[in-house]
Amino acid sequence: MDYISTRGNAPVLDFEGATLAGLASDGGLYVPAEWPRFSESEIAGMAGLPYAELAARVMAPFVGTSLTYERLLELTTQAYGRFAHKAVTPMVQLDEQHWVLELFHGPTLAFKDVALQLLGLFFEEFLSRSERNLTIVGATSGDTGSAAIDAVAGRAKVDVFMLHPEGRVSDVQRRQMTTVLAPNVHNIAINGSFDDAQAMVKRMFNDKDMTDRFAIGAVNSINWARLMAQVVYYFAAAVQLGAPQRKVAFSVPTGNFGDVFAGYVAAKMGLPIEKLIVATNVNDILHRALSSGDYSQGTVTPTAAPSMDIQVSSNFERLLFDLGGRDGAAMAAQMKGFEADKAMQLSNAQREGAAALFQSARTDADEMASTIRWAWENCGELIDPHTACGLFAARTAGIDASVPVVTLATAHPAKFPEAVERSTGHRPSLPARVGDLFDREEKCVKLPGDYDAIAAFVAEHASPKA
Ligand SMILES: Cc1ncc(COP(=O)(O)O)c(C=O)c1O
Ligand SMILES: N[C@@H](CCOP(=O)(O)O)C(=O)O
Repeated sequence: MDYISTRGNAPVLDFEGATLAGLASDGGLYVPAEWPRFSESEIAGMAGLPYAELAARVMAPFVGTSLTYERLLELTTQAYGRFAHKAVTPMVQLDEQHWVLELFHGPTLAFKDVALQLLGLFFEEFLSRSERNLTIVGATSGDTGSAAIDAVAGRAKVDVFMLHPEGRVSDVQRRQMTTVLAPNVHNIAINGSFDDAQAMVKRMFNDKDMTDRFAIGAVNSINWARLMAQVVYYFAAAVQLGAPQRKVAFSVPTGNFGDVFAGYVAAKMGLPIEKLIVATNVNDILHRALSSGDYSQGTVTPTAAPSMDIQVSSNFERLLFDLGGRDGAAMAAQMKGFEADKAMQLSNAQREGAAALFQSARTDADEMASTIRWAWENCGELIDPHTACGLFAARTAGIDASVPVVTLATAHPAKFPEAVERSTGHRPSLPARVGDLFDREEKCVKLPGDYDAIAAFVAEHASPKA
């Protein structure tokens, strides 16, 4: 499979190249040159497969010749063997129409583990084929950071520098990052928002002084391999609920548009999806874009769902590129306009294309709290504030009663115990596997939200390319 940049001016790469490159050299994002498609009988044949095998089947067309099918299956078996639930991503039924897809059974209790456990293994595999060292630079609003660090801590030939907005992640999220003391892990708390951190990460990929000396790599969902691994659980859930004979809708708590874009990819591959509901908190740039075509960056408001406190959604570019006829030059011009004005309008083709599959909703603080309470009082389920945004959107979406609606549960409630306790009176406890988190030593540097300071820190601590 070839990978092309959404901005049309970067080398075409294979899967291995796109995985190691992260961001394209023209500032765009890599996407597959075409969408592979499964037939109805191939989708029907996925029913009952162990998760690791389903994952290998769904991802094989994207991986192409970069790995043999047998090796891919070995890696998925290893990655998903670390999950605490045999089903890897089990589903819980809430009522006649609503289901919750639990994506938090990995080592760091958030959906990011599903992709990052595998990405860590891909890095190791591909780096073993050359003399190259990889310098991963990432931005996190809490969950990507801990999942990425768990996936690469102590691995040879990889250094990871993880930027998080100081004071804007939960205590559990911060400690999951800062208590990992492996010498190749560098936590950086910046004075700024997640968007500031993400902008600095993207800038480093285009900083010639840095890219001449270091092979900069990505663990954020700008890296295509992240999204590819997330496509799998849409198939897993839909097939359990009767696909391909029956359509399913998904409600997805959304920030950087990665998780829900993986749902779009599943639909492109032939999975019958009735609707993808894009659920934001009050940081609602995506809700505004999808409901009125207005993609304009507001200021970030801190919420009880901090991992979604995002106002520039990287992966939206992938959707706009696909819906806009895959015109790299036009996409580059549209994004240049956005970077200059902090605002852009979607074209008619982009708006109409999106409306065919997506709808959206915004959840405020009261709606989040009342949804957490509803799930506890009516279904006996503790859900975290991010999942609550998804469930609120699902329950108010007006999807036909004959269509099952699956809300993606993106984090374990114990990552956000205060918000859950405020709504339910019940404090969720951390699973035993992370139980001593609050007794561990922390290591983190604080830097100003200033690109030069971050680049200097990375340059001082990273291993040169080769
Ligand atoms: C718990 C949680 N829910 C939802 C999201 C949003 O996912 P995405 O950025 O892929 O839209 C994130 C992080 O982004 C998250 O950590
Ligand atoms: N919510 C994320 C933000 C980064 O998103 P990513 O999916 O692009 O890595 C986080 O938890 O860090």
